[in-house]
Amino acid sequence: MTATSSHQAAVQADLNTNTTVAFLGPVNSYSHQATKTAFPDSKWRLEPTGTIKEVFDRVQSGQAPYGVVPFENSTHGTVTFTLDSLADRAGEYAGIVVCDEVYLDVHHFLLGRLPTSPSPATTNNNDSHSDSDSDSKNDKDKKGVPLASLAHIRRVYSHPQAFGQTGAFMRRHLAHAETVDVSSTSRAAELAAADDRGESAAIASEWAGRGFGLDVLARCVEDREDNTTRFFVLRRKGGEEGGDGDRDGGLRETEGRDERDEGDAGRGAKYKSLVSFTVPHRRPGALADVLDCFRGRKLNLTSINSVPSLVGPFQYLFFVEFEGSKLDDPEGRVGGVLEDLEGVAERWRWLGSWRNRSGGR
Ligand SMILES: O=C(O)C(=O)C[C@]1(C(=O)O)C=C[C@@H](O)C=C1
Repeated sequence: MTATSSHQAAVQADLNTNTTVAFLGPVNSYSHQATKTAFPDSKWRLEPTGTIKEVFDRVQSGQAPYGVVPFENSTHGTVTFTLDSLADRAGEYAGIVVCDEVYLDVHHFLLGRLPTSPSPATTNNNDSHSDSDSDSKNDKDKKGVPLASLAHIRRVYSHPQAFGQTGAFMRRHLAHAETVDVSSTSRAAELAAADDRGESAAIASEWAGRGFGLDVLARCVEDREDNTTRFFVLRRKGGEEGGDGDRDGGLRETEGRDERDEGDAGRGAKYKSLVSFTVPHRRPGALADVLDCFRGRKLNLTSINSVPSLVGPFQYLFFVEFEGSKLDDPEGRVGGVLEDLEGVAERWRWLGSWRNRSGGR
C-alpha cells in the first residue's frame, strides 16, 4: 500500500465508525492531529470542516457531540476565530462548553515541488540551501534551511497562524514570494499540490505533505523550537442543566468528557476553567473588581484575553482562564467566584472546566 492509499484507508476507517468529532480540516491539519490525540479510539468518527465556526455549528446543532478547535499558540498567541466563536455575541452557541485541552508540538514544513532543473544559489541571494556547512549534513537533519533552491516559488499558502510562527524563515528565504492566507495548513498543502507549474508552496505539517504527495523543501521552519499549539475540546452541555445552566445547577457528570478515558492529567493544578464576561465600560476599576474576585478566592489565573464586545466601539468582552473546576469543587471556591461575578460583572458565562493537561508548562 502506498503512503497515500494507507492514509486514505485510515481516513475511511474514521468515517465508518460512530460518535462524530468535528475538527478544522481537510485531513492532516494540525487540528486533525490534535483530534487524533484526544480521540484515539476507532469508535470516533472524525469529521473535517471548512472553518472553525463550522466546528462550533456542528457541536451546537448536535450533529457532532464533540469538536476540536485551536485556542492558542506559544509563539503567535490566541486564535482569533476561536475566541470570536467563544465570545458568542449572537447567542448561537449557548449549548457549548470546553471539556478538555490538547497540547501539540507544532513543526512546520515548507512543501511544494523541487525545482525541475537545479538552479544556482545566485538566482536567489537569500537562498541558503547551498551553505557548505549544511550541505555536509544529511537532509533529514537539516532544520530551518531550504533543501533546494526556492527561486521557482512564487506563492506560499498557509493559515495566518502558521505564517505568524514562521516569520523569520519566510523573511529570509521567501521574501520574493507572495503569501496567501487560507483556512488551514492542510488546505494550503492541497492548493500547492494543485499547482501544475510547481510554483506554489505551503507551510503545513509533514503529514499534509505526505497526504498530498508534496516534496519537502525545508523542515522545521518555525521560529522557535518549542512551538506548541493548545487546542480545546468542545462538547454540548448535558441536557440536565437548568435553562440557565451557566449560572446555576452544575453539570451532573463528574467530568466533561463522560464518554472517554481520562488518561494522565499532567502536573500542576488538576483542573482549569474558562469564563467570559463584560464589565460596565465607564466604571473606574470595573475590570479590577472582577479580577479581585479570583484573588479573593485564591484562584490562580492562567490566561486573560479580550475581543471587541461589539456593544459599542472599543468596548471589550474578556476571557479569564483559571485553575479549578466547577464540576469538582470540594472547597466551593469556584462556585464562590461565580457567585461573586454576579455582583461585579455586567454579563458573564461559565464556558467549561476540564483536566489540566499542561504538564507544568
Ligand atoms: O491549519 C491548521 O492545520 C490548523 O489546525 C489551525 C492552526 C491554528 O489555527 O492555530 C493549528 C495549529 C497551528 O498553530 C497552525 C494552524
